[in-house]
Amino acid sequence: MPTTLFSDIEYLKGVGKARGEKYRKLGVTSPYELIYHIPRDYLDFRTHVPVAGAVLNEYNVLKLTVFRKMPPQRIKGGLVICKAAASDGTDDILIVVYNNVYGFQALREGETYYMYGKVSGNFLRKEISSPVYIKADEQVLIQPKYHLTQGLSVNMIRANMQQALEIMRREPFETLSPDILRKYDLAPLMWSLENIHFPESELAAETARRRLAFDELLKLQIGMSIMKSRSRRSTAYKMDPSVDTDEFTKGLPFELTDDQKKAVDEIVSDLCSSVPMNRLLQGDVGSGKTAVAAAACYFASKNGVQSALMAPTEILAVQHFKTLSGFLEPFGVRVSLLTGSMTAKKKASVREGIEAGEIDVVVGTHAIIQKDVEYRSLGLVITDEQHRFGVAQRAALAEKGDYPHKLVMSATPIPRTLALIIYGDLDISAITQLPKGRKPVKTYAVTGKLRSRAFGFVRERLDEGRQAYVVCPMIEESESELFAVKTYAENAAKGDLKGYTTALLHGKMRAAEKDKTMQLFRDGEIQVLICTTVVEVGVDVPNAAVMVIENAERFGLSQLHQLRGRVGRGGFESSCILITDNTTDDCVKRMKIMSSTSDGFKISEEDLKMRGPGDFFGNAQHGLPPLKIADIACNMELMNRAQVCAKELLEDDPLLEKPQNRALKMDVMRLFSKDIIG
Ligand SMILES: Nc1ncnc2c1ncn2[C@@H]1O[C@H](COP(=O)(O)OP(=O)(O)OP(=O)(O)O)[C@@H](O)[C@H]1O
Repeated sequence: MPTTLFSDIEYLKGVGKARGEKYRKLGVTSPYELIYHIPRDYLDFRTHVPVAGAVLNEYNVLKLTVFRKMPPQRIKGGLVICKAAASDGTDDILIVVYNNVYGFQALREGETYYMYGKVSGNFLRKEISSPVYIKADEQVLIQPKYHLTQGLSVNMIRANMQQALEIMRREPFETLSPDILRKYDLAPLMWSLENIHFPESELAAETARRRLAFDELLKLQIGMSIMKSRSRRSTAYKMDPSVDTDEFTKGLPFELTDDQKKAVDEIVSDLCSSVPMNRLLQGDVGSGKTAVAAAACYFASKNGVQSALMAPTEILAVQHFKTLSGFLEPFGVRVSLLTGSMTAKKKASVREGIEAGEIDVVVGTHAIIQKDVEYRSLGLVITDEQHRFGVAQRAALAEKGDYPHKLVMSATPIPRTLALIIYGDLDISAITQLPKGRKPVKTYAVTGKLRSRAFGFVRERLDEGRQAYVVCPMIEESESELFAVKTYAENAAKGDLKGYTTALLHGKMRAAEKDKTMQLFRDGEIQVLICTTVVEVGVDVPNAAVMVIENAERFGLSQLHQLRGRVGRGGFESSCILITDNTTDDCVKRMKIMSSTSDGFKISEEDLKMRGPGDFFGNAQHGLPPLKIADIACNMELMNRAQVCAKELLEDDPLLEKPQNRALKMDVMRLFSKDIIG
């Protein structure tokens, strides 16, 4: 049987079992996937330097003539080393190739090559190890760089790539119509795949990448839209629009902002439709998402339907429970907490209440989606910080109701374009205004030298009756870091914060202990909470008006913004002091951004620019296929075009059933799991 694009990669000539395993490590299981193993960058052999001028211990491009090849040497551990002497007239150099006799054999004495590799040695004796090379008379002097794994070299990949492309050339396919190619100024698919791997020129490589990035974004958009329309085909509990939320909103201790009102209206209108709601409630830190969620729960309960709110941590679940019961119980809405750390007896009694329909709103961690929790009439599911949950958890929760309406709250301000990708299957309600009377948190970045002055400032605020957080990074949650945080807290209690009540809060504490500490802080019994990032998301203590962040360089911009959002939640003038001794450009820039703006969206855009979308997009938690080619931070324009194109395509052919869209549909299905789209 001839090898096809979707045969096992092992069947490509010269691959076999062992190399096949190596390919699998790279996520490549078929010739098709090999073709989509896109170069991460290119090597430009035109940038060669003389051997005499090579930078030692760095990668260099050299133009070398091989003048003597030595026989391969076998050393212990089965390793084979091949060596050859070469020169470019400015100096001699030894070429050393490990475990690649085949690649070495291709080198010819007397022949000149461009070679790229790490140069080491000293001015007397230099060597270049396992270089990538091409003949000096090659027409094209740019070559792809691939993600590699041990035992799989660029040259091997290139040889196998030629074969894979050859298979594709037999039956080349194109996923986009000539009209679309023309309209969006895109190169044909086959040409792009050839030129991304074997570019005719720099421009060709760029043109190819643009086409493939467009494809990837387009497929993502299409997959997402199809998922969205599929979820809309199911039916959810249709609530009664005549139920009024005014009584509830008027009973709140504050007036909702216009954005909050708008969000409540949008949610209520979704709930009154039999199409399941799929909405993201996005708002900057402290913008009042919980009140909006409470209004939704109120509306559901007055319709006789249960709601479940799932938080990522116990601390947050407890807090949401307190807030929601404070808001809702005066109206006869029954709210219960269900978390893993509750006693078995308590859990059982809450579960019974849920089953009997005696509980209207359940707040908890993932315990509320465990198999043994049976809802009587679950109609609304709210998740806080969706991207902290695994997809499986979200799916399990959704299965609890027939087709519950879903609301996702996110406090991570994500630039709109990115939100559309990560949450592309959701409608978005955004709260951009902060409640009236909020003052922006004044942020200062200082070095450790000013620590005692900073604490002088903290003491002044404490003396005025305010409370404070001191955040110490604990990235690894390791014993040694824990020790450091504990020691820090002890020293502070004896030193800078002597005479004030302080307490330590970290992720390794038992849930009950954490809860107790948080409660004491909320009640004002503790003046300073020395904590790790357990307070990062959602903690709401309006009297806390100052925060000190130690080793601020260890946090990303968005995380700093989240942390800082724990203060400035009441009407008090609030401050955040970032302490760092790090003077790298990157850190200085981050500190400057933090001190100059309090706009979460701006900050997350900067974050995206500085760190790339990896953090938002790189992990699989949100359950979307990873982007391999398109770089969203730089490809915003392309992203917008892909969005428009996806919309046009689906308007014309909602499920991509027309013959001209078949190849595209197959491609989308390959990117997403078949059951989502199929
Ligand atoms: N319209 C409003 N006017 C005044 N205060 C409000 C208003 N809405 C909410 N608040 C108060 O603002 C604080 C922050 O609200 P909430 O905890 O809901 O914010 P959030 O959006 O969930 O923030 P985070 O993402 O940081 O958790 C709370 O103390 C809440 O009572």
